[in-house]
Order: sequence, then structure tokens, then C-alpha cells
Amino acid sequence: MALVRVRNLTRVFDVSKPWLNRVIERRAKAYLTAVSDVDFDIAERSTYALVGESGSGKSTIGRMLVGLLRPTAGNVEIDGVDLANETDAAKVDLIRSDIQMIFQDPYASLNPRWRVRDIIVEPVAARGGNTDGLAARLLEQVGLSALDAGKFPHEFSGGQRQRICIARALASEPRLIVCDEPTSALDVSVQAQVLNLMSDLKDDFGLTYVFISHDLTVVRHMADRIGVLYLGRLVEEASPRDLFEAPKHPYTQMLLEAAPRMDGFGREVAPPEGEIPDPINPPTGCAFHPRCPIAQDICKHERPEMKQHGNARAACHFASLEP
Ligand SMILES: Nc1ncnc2c1ncn2[C@@H]1O[C@H](COP(=O)(O)OP(=O)(O)OP(=O)(O)O)[C@@H](O)[C@H]1O
Repeated sequence: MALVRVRNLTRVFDVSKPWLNRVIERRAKAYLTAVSDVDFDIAERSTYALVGESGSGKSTIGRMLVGLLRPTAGNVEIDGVDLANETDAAKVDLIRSDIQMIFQDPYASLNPRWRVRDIIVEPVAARGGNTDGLAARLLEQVGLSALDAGKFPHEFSGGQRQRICIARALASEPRLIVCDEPTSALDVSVQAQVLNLMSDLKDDFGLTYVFISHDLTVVRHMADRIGVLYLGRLVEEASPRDLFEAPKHPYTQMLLEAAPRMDGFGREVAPPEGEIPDPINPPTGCAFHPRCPIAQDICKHERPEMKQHGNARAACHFASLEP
């Protein structure tokens, strides 16, 4: 059985501006569908990458997976437990303690007034667990020194701070860690070290990762499956090998064409072509059609269903014509 089962996951935000409504004296409601009808499974001890441009819904899915945000529709099941199940709160609480999240900015996610020891053990202490020697042990597991436990976050570099965040995530012995762009705020030389550490920890602790990134090249060597998101919808899902060798969706192809064009510092030189549409008024039919080089009339009117292509899935009317 899959550890994570996501079905029809949807999140709509109310983005109405009450102040504007007061000025123009009418009540106009505006809604933004950040995530729409997303389905995927994640096998235990595997890494599932979610990729897509800014605003494609990656973080919103991540936040729903850890229970920080409620879905508008659809559901997230972890080990068979539906996170939205209100009739069995004890079961949901227990499964939530199996899930942790690591954020992009290790500066913002550590309390500057707390010593590292207290930061790391906090999730365990909050549940009344045993914290003896825990911080020292975890610091060494993430490549820092037990002597660092008494220091404050400002005494560390960005990469070291992300290691502290990883140690804190590991403290409650999670099964699933959602990593939201965990290395994109770090220098390129440090990125690889943190990614290697995360790979090692995955094996040592038997972890399952959801790895969120806008950068396909980062996830290529980490992921067992890659889900590509466009404007809140999953448009393709495949193994890294299938995705890189035979991408089915024109959007994936566009991302891949942009990916190698990095400068020496890992910055994207040329973003994928065309503007990302307004998510409040998304295009009809296939939302990618205004940017798609192979779009036909049908793409403007009919949203393509997700279809199986060998071991991959893609939502494109013409995906089957691709090699
Ligand atoms: N709390 C919110 N209220 C209103 N709109 C939101 C909220 N959170 C996210 N959004 C919108 O939902 C869409 C998806 O955002 P999300 O942050 O999930 O995308 P993302 O792929 O993670 O992007 P990025 O890489 O920039 O973080 C965006 O259009 C964003 O502006």
C-alpha cells in the first residue's frame, strides 16, 4: 500500500478585496484555484518530487500534506488515515506526528532567541517525550557537532541552519518529510552537500520524502517519481528516467529545455517561454494552450484527462503522438 494517497486534491483561496468592494460599492467575489483535482500515490521509502514554475501550487499541496492547510475538496490519506477525518481525531493526531516539513528559508524557520538544543527537541518536548541526549545525537547525524547544541541560530551559516532544521524534523522520528525547496536559498556548493545528507538520512531512517522544487535538474537524482504541475493541475507524472528521456507533456518539454540553461551559479538564465496566465481567470480547456507549441482547437475548449502512457501519466490531447 502507498504511504501517501492523494485524491482529487483541490484548494481554492478567496482572494476578494473587501476594501475594493467598499470603494466601488459592490460585492465582487474572486476565487483563485491554487490546486485542482490532483491525484498521486507515494510509496513508502521513496521520494516524490513536485515540480513546476512559481505559482503552480507546489507549496499549497505541501501544506495540505502536512495538515497546515485544509483541502477545499478531495483528500490526503497517510497510511490509510484521512487527515480530514474528524470522527477519529486521536488517529489523525498520531499520523500527523509522523509527518514533518522543512522549509526553503532556514533563517526564517528558526527562532533566533532559542538555543539550538531547544529548537531541535521542541517537537518532542511538546508531546512530553524523552529528550535526553537527543539534540547531541541528531546534531551529529546531520553533520554538526554535539557542542553546537548550546549555540544560537545566528552563529551558523545557511547550510548549517538547514541542517539544524533537518535535525528538528528528525527529532519526532517521522515517516514522511515534506521538503519545500530545501536548498534553493543556499549557495550552489552547499546545496549538493545538503542534498547528499538528505539522501543518506533517507536510507538511515527509512524516510519518505516529498521534494518540492522549481528546478527539474535538482530533483533528477533525488526522486523516484516526478509530478509536474501547471497552474494547480498535475500535467505529467513519470520516473526521472522516462521524464528526462521521453517527456510526454509539452510543458515538461519546455521546462526541460529551460533547465540546462543555468549560469555557473545555478541561476536560471532563460525561464520557460511565455507568461504564466492569471490563476484567477485561467484559460479554458487545457490551461497550457496559450503557451503550447502544438496546441490545436480542441485544446482551447476541452480539458485533457490524465491518461496512462506506459509507466507515465500525462494530461495532453496530443501526448500519445510524442515519442
Ligand atoms: N493564502 C493564500 N491566499 C491567496 N492565494 C494564495 C495563497 N497561498 C497561495 N496562493 C496562490 O496560489 C497559487 C499557488 O501558490 P503556491 O505557493 O502553492 O505555488 P508554488 O508552486 O509553491 O510557487 P512558488 O514556487 O512561488 O512558491 C499562487 O497563485 C498563489 O498566489
